[in-house]
Amino acid sequence: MKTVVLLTTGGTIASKRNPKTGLLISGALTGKELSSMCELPNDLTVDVQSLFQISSNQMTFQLLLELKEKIEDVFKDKAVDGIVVTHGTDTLEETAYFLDLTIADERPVVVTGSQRAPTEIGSDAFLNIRQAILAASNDHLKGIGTTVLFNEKILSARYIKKVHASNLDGFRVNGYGNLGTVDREEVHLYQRPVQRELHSNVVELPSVDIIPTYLGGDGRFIRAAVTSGAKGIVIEGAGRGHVPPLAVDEIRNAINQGVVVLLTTRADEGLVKVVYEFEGSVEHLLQQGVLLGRDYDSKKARIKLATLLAAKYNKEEIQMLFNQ
Ligand SMILES: NC(=O)C[C@H](N)C(=O)O
Repeated sequence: MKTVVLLTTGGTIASKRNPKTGLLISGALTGKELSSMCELPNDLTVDVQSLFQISSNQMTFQLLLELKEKIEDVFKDKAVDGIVVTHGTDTLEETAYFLDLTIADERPVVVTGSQRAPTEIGSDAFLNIRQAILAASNDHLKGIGTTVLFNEKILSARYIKKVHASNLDGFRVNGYGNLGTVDREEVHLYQRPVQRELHSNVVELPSVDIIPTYLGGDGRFIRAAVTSGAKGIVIEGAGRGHVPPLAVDEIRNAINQGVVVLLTTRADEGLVKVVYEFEGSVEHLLQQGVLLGRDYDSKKARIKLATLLAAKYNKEEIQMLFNQ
């Protein structure tokens, strides 16, 4: 019989309503309480372990590292076939991507959550848990890194994004990353990523900020990030990656102070690329020493930049790893 470990970390999937206020308390349920409400597959062993009981807006770099260490610890047991992590949906995409970048074991890690609480009408909690367990026990998912199971879909952690604040179909992957489905009890994997990116020597994550750009903006927040100790900054430019001219001096200043500045686009799809020449263009920013973040969503770029800085890559290597 296969064995899956269900690690619970909180979120709406583990929430309870406060009878006094009528509001949901994310993470109020322990793993045991949550799993006792679910109809778990009975042809495999599910070992339930509560790790955190938080709402996912409380997730931190420190907790990410604790979760990674816990998963590594669980995988020391060769009898375990896969792991499901339940997580609040608000920051699920960042946690899943961090695990994808850092968990070396070939066995499946599947992250899931729910948009509706277990006690709400039409909750997606039970189906998502059940299907995540089925996916995590499936040998076809070996070696493809951490994936996300949501609304019957197996999605790539690199591309997944929460696109709806409440709808059951709350997660999408742009263009790529739809790896498979779970149709009731049947797991179908129809694509495998061509390459896996792995950085296992990550023990501490440095502070990295995301700073969006917008019409008429300037560099005040970039300066604030530098003075408050950021080691990396993801600048979310417009279109191909353009920033307001008034931000350029602060970007140069950040780079001169040793901060790694990486450029992404606030557009949902497409690449950051040198196409134009003007003040604040990608060409101009390259001259200041920025790195280009390809088509990475800014939140994913931040997780990856923090991971690469933690693994002590230099700027050239970081650029190469973002180009892949
Ligand atoms: N649907 C959810 O899980 C949202 C919740 N606020 C969380 O991220 O913890």
